[in-house]
Amino acid sequence: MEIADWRKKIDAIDLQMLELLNERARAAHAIGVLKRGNQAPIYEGDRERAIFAKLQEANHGPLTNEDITLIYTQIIAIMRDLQTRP
Ligand SMILES: C=C(O[C@@H]1C=C(C(=O)O)C=C[C@H]1O)C(=O)O
Repeated sequence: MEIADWRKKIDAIDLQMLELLNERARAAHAIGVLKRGNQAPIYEGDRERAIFAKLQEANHGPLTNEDITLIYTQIIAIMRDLQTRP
């Protein structure tokens, strides 16, 4: 494939990822509404550690587990922030 073909593939993947990230954000926001209703803490370290462990176990590259951790650290931080919004 040529560069233009690979870029078309990346553009399509980006749109899929955008949809999935927003779907994840909607789920996290719904959890946030429930937590606020129960005065429960937004941050749940055990849950986050379980997500990282599960992703690292499922990861077969070419991204390294460190790459995945960097990406998900940002994603989860944004999800936590989203949970504080109305
Ligand atoms: C979404 C939640 O809230 C926070 C955000 C998480 C996430 O984005 O996966 C995980 C744990 C919490 O720190 C949750 O508790 O499940």
